[in-house]
Amino acid sequence: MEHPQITFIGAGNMASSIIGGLVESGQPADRIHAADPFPQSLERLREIAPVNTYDDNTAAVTGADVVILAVKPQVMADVCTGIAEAAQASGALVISIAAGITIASMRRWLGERTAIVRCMPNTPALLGCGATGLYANEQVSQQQRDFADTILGAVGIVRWVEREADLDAVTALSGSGPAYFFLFMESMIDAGVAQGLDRDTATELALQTGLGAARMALENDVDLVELRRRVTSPGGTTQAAVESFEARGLRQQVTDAMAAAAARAETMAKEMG
Ligand SMILES: NC(=O)C1=CN([C@@H]2O[C@H](COP(=O)(O)OP(=O)(O)OC[C@H]3O[C@@H](n4cnc5c(N)ncnc54)[C@H](O)[C@@H]3O)[C@@H](O)[C@H]2O)C=CC1
Ligand SMILES: O=C(O)[C@@H]1CCC=N1
Repeated sequence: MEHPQITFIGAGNMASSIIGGLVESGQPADRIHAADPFPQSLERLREIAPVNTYDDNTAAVTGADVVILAVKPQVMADVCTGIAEAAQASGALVISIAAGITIASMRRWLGERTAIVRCMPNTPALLGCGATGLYANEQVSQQQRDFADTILGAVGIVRWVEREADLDAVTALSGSGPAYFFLFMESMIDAGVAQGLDRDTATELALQTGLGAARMALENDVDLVELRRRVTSPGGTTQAAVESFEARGLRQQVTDAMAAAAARAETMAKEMG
């Protein structure tokens, strides 16, 4: 099967970015379906591509090869129980992008034999620059794995993990990660302003530095330590800054912050299961 019938339940930010990427990568819009109770969400989606839209989840799921659950975790139980019968009848692969909803919970709501891929994308998917971790349960066939790979691969890189628990680490790293870089850039801008730069100049320099550093790390065959060494003249300004970061425990702060994120993902799974 070249192009599966793909249904999105929830037509918000993440769904629209994935749909945009899919259409751009050659998935025909008439084989994409999306359901959302809010007409504005569906209208925004139709501005991206002429996909089929529904105000009824069950109608959208009927006949689907792949169902992507792109709703908030809080409504996941209701959404899953509502579509369970139609998803079973279609033998669809169900892909969830919701944070903290386990496969065990989804199997309970959708039926024990449902093929499920649980994944964690991130917001740069909006620009086709996302990073997604995925995990498949035993019911998922190779063809269904390929579907999931292609769908999430339309908006960035994809990495499969061997254990579902690894998705908590993925959430802590790349799911929440964009916010860490935003926070770091916010801090750099504030510090630049405190040293006398105007805010626009500080902002432009900080953002371009973030972009340049990420591109150097991605596009060079050189590891991060070496790239850092090349900026750091002995006894110079960078060394002074890096020693200040190290002395104040930047690495430990990152370790602690990511542990807090992963622990929260685990707690959310218990609260919402
Ligand atoms: N924002 C982020 O960084 C990331 C978010 N996610 C996950 O993506 C999922 C979606 O997030 P967003 O797209 O940012 O949210 P959003 O709020 O933009 O979209 C959710 C959509 O679901 C619709 N909806 C609500 N109840 C519904 C129902 N009963 N049936 C069908 N549709 C319904 C809403 O009208 C809305 O359009 C969430 O589960 C979130 O955890 C995953 C990775 C990263
Ligand atoms: O903050 C959250 O809970 C979600 C999951 C990863 C990014 N946003």
